[in-house]
Amino acid sequence: MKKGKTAVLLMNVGSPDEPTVPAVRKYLTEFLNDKRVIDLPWLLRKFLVNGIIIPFRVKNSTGLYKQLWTKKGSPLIYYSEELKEKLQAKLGSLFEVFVGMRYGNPGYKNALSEIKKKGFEKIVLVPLYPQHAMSTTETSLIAAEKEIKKQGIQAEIYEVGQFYDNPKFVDAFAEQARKYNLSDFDHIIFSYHGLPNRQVEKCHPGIKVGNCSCRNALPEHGKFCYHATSYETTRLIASKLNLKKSDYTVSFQSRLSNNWLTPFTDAVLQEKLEQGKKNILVLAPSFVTDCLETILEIGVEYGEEFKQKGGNKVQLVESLNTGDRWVEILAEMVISQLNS
Ligand SMILES: C=CC1=C(C)c2cc3[nH]c(cc4nc(cc5[nH]c(cc1n2)c(C)c5CCC(=O)O)C(CCC(=O)O)=C4C)c(C)c3C=C
Ligand SMILES: [Fe+2]
Ligand SMILES: [Fe+2]
Repeated sequence: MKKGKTAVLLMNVGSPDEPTVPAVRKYLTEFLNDKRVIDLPWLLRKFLVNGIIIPFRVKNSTGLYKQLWTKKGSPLIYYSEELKEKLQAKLGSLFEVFVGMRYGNPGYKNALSEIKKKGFEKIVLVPLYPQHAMSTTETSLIAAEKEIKKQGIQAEIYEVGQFYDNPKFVDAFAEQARKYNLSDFDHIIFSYHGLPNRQVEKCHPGIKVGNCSCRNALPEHGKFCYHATSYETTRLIASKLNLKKSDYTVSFQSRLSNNWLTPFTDAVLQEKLEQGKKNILVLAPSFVTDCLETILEIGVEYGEEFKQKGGNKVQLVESLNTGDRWVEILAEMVISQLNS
């Protein structure tokens, strides 16, 4: 046992091993068969995911990953590896930082085996999601807890939860936006990864997404409601940027069906274009690392469609990635969890 030494496990969604059909199929199979991602009864999930969604999606997703891929591989993975190195340097020799993706490689199970082999007194689990959801923080923590039990790892476990309201996180995102001259843009969109309405309604049973109060203020039920915390994150960042309500819109992207949170980002872009707003700045504060959903979906797909329809520019604000402020915030979150 390394006396006094703490393992820090950074967790995120993960990417396929390579942009090929078999690798993307393997990744999507692991991802979408997670009952906290597709929260349907077992048989229905297997039928829908393996019989319909993956066969219909795999070719298109592979094409997207081919476009995204760089010499260093998938941005989500190489940014995470670089973040690990920077956080290691910040935390120093009493810590060892690991990356463990929920799906694909480098996976959380291997990271935990490594942690077990080396022996640590404490493990801090850090899911890299600002807003809690069953498909984000919850699935990461539960999967890691199960694996720790399965491998018989004897260590004190600490968990970093959602951090959308951490003032330093809010500041860091606002700072990223300030790299642009906000007055050059006609409108700002805060685009969040979507969720099925069904999953949001589990946070406010009996109240449909269309009738809930999540958009207006953080409600009683709201602390762990992704719908509500997405709007709250927006209000916090918008306030830092001194934005008026009319300057910005919240929207949701990356839907798998029409029964996901609305308004959809592409529909909002279309609406803004119709209002004559041709220069749009997009922040994506549900992602702390740029990935397929930001670089390609917002930066390329939405941007090209917007231009084709007569708009000028959709400018994506770069995420926190491996920035020094983000490394400092992570280090602080880890230390404060250990001291809690
Ligand atoms: C805020 C974080 C995320 C939430 C919430 C989330 C929910 C969610 N996602 C899917 C399905 C897919 N997501 C895909 C990619 C992807 N998702 C996130 C983050 C969240 N997902 C990230 C960071 C990424 C990018 C990974 C990368 O390699 O860069 C994909 C794969 C790509 C594709 O085929 O479109 C799928 C599929 C569901 C079903 C869901 C909640 C129910
Ligand atoms: Fe996703
Ligand atoms: Fe809601």
